[in-house]
Amino acid sequence: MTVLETRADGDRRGPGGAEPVLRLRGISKSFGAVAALGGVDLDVRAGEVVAVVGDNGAGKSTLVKVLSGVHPPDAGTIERDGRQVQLGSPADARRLGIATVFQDLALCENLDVTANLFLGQELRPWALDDVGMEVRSWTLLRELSARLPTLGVPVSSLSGGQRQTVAIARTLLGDPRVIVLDEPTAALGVAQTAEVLNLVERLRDNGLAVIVISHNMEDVRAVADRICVLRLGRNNGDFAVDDVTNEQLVAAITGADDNAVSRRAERRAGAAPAAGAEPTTSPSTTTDQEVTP
Ligand SMILES: Nc1ncnc2c1ncn2[C@@H]1O[C@H](COP(=O)(O)OP(=O)(O)OP(=O)(O)O)[C@@H](O)[C@H]1O
Repeated sequence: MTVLETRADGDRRGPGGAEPVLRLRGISKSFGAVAALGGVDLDVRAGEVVAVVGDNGAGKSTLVKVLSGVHPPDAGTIERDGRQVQLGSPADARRLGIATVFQDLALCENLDVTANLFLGQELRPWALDDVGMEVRSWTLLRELSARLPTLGVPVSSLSGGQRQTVAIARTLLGDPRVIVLDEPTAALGVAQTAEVLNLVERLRDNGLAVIVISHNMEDVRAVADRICVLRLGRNNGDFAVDDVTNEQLVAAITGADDNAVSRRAERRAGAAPAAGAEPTTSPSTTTDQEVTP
């Protein structure tokens, strides 16, 4: 198993040799007595998909809100292309090229695809440039190999996968370097999930740094290059996707080596029950919910 966090301190390059586009170190965020994030580290590089996984309450949504500038962190540093930056507001995140697609997608149901793509950022040479916006819409969707029947229908008539496509395409108008997708396949069927996972691959192929928050291990395995596990607001493992088993992931997520997934794997392998997953070498592994006084 490759545990990526064992890199020597000060080595700013990942296994692929590239500098992270986005580098978080020691990010903490508390709500009153609850430490939602307690010193989280995260790197993502151009052309890389990093999945952030964790159980309920692990801190995933809080991390998304830190990345999108909704919740400024209490402590820690954020670097964009090696330069320390502040994410004090959503406008800061946009300016720094960090785009987030939240779970609710924030689409206007009654407006058509083009109107949703350009809402608030309409092209206006003199008056509204409808043709220009439609051409740009098709170009964007073609870049994503997205399959939409037409641009003239209200988004309420689109499938879940197509709606996710529109929400992602809209963020690309701002020419971001990093895209954060919060549970992009939640509540989607099999075909629509495949459509969205294809879309994530297109984003990676186009050189974006992609962070995907997900509960779904199958989706994560299908699309991610690395998996960052959060547990109780702390890093609990950073794995190359090809080198980690489901049992190891479940152990990192739950903190328990002895779980149904590892027991089943042991039964299948005909092995006697033993320690399931290798311990991760995360410096900030934790066992209890941290509560600040
Ligand atoms: N605005 C808030 N006020 C108070 N506590 C909060 C707030 N947001 C999150 N928390 C707490 O912070 C911790 C982490 O929550 P968070 O929503 O980030 O986890 P999560 O991994 O996204 O969970 P889920 O998968 O259930 O959405 C939880 O204990 C949660 O109750």
